[in-house]
Amino acid sequence: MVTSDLGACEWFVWDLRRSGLIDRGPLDQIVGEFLKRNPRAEAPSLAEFLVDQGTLTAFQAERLLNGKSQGLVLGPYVLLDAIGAGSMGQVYKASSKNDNNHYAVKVLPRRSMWNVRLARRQVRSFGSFTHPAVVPFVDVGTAGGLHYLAWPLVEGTTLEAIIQHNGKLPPNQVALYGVQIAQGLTIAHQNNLFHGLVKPSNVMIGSDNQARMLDFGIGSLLVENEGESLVDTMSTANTLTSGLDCASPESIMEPTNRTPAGDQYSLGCVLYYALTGHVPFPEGSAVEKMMAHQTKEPTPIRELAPNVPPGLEEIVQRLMAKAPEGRYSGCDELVEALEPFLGDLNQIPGGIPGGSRAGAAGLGNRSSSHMPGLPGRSNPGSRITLPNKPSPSSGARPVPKPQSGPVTPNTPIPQSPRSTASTNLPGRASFQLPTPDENDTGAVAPINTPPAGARSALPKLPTRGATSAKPEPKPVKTAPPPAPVIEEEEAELADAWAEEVPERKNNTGAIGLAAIAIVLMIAVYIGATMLMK
Ligand SMILES: Nc1ncnc2c1ncn2[C@@H]1O[C@H](COP(=O)(O)OP(=O)(O)OP(=O)(O)O)[C@@H](O)[C@H]1O
Repeated sequence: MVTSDLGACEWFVWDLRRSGLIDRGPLDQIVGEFLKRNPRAEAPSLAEFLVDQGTLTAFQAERLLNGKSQGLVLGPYVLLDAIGAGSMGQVYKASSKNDNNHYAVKVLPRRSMWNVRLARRQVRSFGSFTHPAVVPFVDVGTAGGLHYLAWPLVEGTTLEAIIQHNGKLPPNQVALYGVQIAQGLTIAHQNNLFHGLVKPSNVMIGSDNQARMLDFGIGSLLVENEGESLVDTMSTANTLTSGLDCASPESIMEPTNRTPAGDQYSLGCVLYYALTGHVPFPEGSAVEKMMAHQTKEPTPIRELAPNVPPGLEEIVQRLMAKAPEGRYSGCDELVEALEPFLGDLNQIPGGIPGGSRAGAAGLGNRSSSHMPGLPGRSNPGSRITLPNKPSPSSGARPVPKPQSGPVTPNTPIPQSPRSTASTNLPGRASFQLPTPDENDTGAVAPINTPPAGARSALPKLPTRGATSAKPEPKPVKTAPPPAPVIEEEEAELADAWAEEVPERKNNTGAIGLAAIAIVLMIAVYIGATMLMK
């Protein structure tokens, strides 16, 4: 198709070609047919048509209509929608060209290829085991000047959202999630992996009532030495702040001190939150919370939730011991301690994985249960499918012990795309990875997340004949020579970064100083408290 045939849609079709979302042949065919029927159509009408017939998602169309054609394809991942923004960057629902499965892709600033190699080592560690509660870190790569991290996309609602919506949960339901998470942590710890950021927003509860830990793998990236870490200082500072409500005392004093024992403390805070509806130290500033984790005891659980059995409260207290030695010897011991509080599995609200009569806590399949009163986020086609468990007996069964070492997967996990990530771009053979740049501290999120309401439907599109959809007029081009386009893409992306991140870059030093000041204040506070005693 020649440029002159494109009429008022020319700029949009050019951007679409440059985005890498659709191969040129099929794109030209679809656009050609549309324009034959609607020769005077404007870009918004074409975009609407492409969304209606499933060629583009509403998210992609909106970005393209806003002149943002870059960053929609990262390595093998085609970004479909924005899921949300966290302390490190934006998270997108993406489809992989390698296996057509859906992934949650977190986009980070660029630092260096060397560091990506370190992170790839992390990814390999997740290949040696599977557990339903561990959403594995399956890929890391660099494309178009950006780093991305990938996990299988899981459906559900975060524990944080559930409790914000419904309030505290019944003790047996909390015990169920505790057992599931502790089982997942046991296997991860046995494989020399810790989570490092266990908190209610990182626990996703599926419609099968299975708890799944998100963001596994990031904690260990945060403990890499500064200068070697994939994660920039600003993101690290943001991540520490956002995890403060469940941060272990030792990780607050020394942010690189993240260990399996720290995961126990954080899990204790998560269970406290689920049982009472409050984080252990809800009051005060960030500094006061840091001090509280070091020196204070939270309000006793049974003051806030009298129905919690004393034994369950003692478990949470032990998990939240200030000194790591005061906690459990391992999460397997914790599983044993929690099991008696499951009670009758048939009575657990929302049911248990595997169904109320056949399943065992933490394993199995239950597709019909729903979190009561919760909207739940559904990602059709993206679930980690749980196999049906045999149902030999009725009633409750003991919770199965986690397996150590490589296990036979009881949860088929989408095939990791890691072997071909970043290099295998169908139809874009000349794409080059950016050159490593050790000095680039970068910042997050090159892509603007549309407001929540904008995700499910196209933004209000100007009517046919209107000319205001494109922010800036594009110069007329004659033909898209491939190599210069890629250079242009890189330059455009770099410009976008420069526009979006200067404030964050300038803040990095201030954040570092603030962190040092906070640690000094805590030390002075503890010293003064001890002197007074
Ligand atoms: N594997 C996944 N499957 C489905 N949704 C996910 C997955 N990983 C993250 N999300 C969702 O993406 C959104 C952003 O996640 P992210 O981890 O960046 O932020 P957060 O946990 O809310 O904050 P923080 O960065 O401070 O941990 C959240 O709503 C989270 O539930």
